[in-house]
Amino acid sequence: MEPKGKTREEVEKLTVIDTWLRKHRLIYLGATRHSFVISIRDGTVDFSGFKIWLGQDYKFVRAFVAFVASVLIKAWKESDESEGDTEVILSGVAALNDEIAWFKKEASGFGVQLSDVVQEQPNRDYCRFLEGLMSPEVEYTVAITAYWGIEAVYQDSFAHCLEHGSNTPSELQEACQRWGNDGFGQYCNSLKNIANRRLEKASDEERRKAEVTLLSVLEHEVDFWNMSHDGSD
Ligand SMILES: Cc1ncc(CO)c(N)n1
Repeated sequence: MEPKGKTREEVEKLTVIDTWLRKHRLIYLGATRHSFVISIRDGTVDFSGFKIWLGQDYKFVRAFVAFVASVLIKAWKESDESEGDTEVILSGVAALNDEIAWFKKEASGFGVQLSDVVQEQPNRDYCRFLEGLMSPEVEYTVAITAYWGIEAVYQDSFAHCLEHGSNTPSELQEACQRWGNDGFGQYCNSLKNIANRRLEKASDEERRKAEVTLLSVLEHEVDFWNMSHDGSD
């Protein structure tokens, strides 16, 4: 029974991020249920689109490593409870080391020459955006929220391709497992908990900045998927 005079939100004590996910649900779904992701899930994906994604994402991840390292520095500089945070972020850096090796192996399997990949404009724009977030002026709360958002989009998208009833081609199963596995889901959840802890005690101004940054992440993710699948078929 819900106590009188309380809204559902007050009873359920929604976290800041969950409130945003409700408020911006369609934008979030635009990034996590993009037509490219749906085409992987239903098995109609064009392999040439997948190869484009592979080459572009390899380039993206190289910039993303620098971004995650910058988040680690921000966590370390905070004198609050962020000691546990640095370990969580460090394990993310370690995972990216494996990820880069995986991209190289996967690219060679698909015949993609990574040294020939030219970064497309939406990818450049996304990396430029990450570079802005690496600035020491950007608060830890804002940066960790962005980090969670970037990982969560991939986790949610690729987990969708592994769900019961999906028809993902066997050649793409490994890619989907990489981000769609439960362990990575738990990792995203620890990032979400850190971000929520910081957001709960942040100023309105800082919280507003984090929300706007998360919306930019979602927009960049849609533009990124669009490079491989513009939805025209
Ligand atoms: C574009 C993009 N977003 C998120 C991730 C998550 O790691 C990635 N590898 N690439």
